[in-house]
Amino acid sequence: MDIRAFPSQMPRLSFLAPIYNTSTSILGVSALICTVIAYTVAKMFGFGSSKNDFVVEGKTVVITGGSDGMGRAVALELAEKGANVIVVARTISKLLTAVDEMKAAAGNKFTQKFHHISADLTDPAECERVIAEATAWNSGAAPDVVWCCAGFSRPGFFVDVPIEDHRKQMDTIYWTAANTAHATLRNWLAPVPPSGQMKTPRRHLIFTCSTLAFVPIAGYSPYSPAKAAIRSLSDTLSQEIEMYNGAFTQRHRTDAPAADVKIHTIFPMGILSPGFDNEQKTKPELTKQLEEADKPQTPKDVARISISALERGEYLITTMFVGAIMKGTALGPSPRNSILGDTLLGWLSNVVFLQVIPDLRNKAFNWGKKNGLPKSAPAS
Ligand SMILES: NC(=O)C1=CN([C@@H]2O[C@H](COP(=O)(O)OP(=O)(O)OC[C@H]3O[C@@H](n4cnc5c(N)ncnc54)[C@H](OP(=O)(O)O)[C@@H]3O)[C@@H](O)[C@H]2O)C=CC1
Ligand SMILES: CCCCCCCCCCCCCCCC(=O)[C@@H](N)CO
Repeated sequence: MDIRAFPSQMPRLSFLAPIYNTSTSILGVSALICTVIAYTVAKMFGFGSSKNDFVVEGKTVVITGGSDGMGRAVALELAEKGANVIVVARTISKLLTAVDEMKAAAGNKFTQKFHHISADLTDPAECERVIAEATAWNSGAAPDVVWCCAGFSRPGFFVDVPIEDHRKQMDTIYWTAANTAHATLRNWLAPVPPSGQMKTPRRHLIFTCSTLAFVPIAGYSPYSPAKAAIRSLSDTLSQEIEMYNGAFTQRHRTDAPAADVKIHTIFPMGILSPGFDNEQKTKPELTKQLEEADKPQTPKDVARISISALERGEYLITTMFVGAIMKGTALGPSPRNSILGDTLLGWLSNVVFLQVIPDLRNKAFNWGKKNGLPKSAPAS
């Protein structure tokens, strides 16, 4: 079509007026939003990927916090997929129930085996014992997958929570994960001479974080910093592990680890677990209001969505769209799952958060204006 004829045709194209009246920036943002939504949904349902990066059939998996909530749901899903599973937590009665449930869920009842180890993972020596016992139980072979799910949240306002309880949350959240990772990686990365190398499949170390590592919510100061520390540990390890994976490629010539290793971290939103019921009891009303956008998921859904993302080979994993937006605004220098998807997500999130950041602060301000100091406020 001759482009000069176009203006004269405009009246006849008047049905397009609403589109022409829309500014290019609105059109651009809409196109971006549509692309990101389509991309995220497609990825969530597994389109565009064929190879499974997380095969667990016949493998041995250690799950900390495997007796309840998300950890238990992960244990059951992996048992169904054919893994041998060791659940670790403190309370033996709950561990025994989880083992019984895994036996019932097992994909192949004759070949799979299940075990439990009771340990308080805030103690690094206990984590060393867990990995040693798991290896002995697995006929001397180190576990193939270690998934850290242990932990719970005790919300409260910073000044109301005694300082020793802040430290305890760091122990329960950060140190259970860091101790487990330390014991695991010391085992996995031990040098093996070329003569001792066998065909060992890739190993996976998985942390369970929270989208609160990305976005602050008032009332979570005992918890969010510990989760943010896990995210930082995960990012640092994902880089450091490349040195060992590089050395592994030379295993026929020189000492190297027995297998290459991949690090992953899951960032759930709320999970309808016993831990969640517990935290609701002490959670400030303001915190509940600020996290209204969160629609908690069942442990089973969180487990399934996380496992699918691991199968696609993702690194930082969110379990629903709002979680992905929260990640997008805070992605910073973390490794991407996909250059295009994560870049578009980052742009979209940063536009969305221009409004979210002042909104959260205004809600907190208006809460104080209306209700005054919280009843739990300490006397000076
Ligand atoms: N619930 C939620 O809304 C969210 C939770 N998360 C995170 O997901 C993970 C699972 O949470 P959730 O499903 O609520 O879990 P639950 O609180 O329901 O269960 C926690 C598990 O961790 C174990 N555990 C706790 N402390 C220790 C310890 N010191 N040593 C060993 N085991 C321990 C518990 O067993 P025992 O007490 O017998 O030791 C239990 O098996 C946690 O890391 C949590 O921070 C992330 C986002 C949201
Ligand atoms: C369109 C995008 C808008 C984004 C708005 C941001 C809203 C914040 C939602 C906070 C969600 C917190 C979930 C994690 C909970 C958790 O880890 C605890 N329950 C601990 O157990």
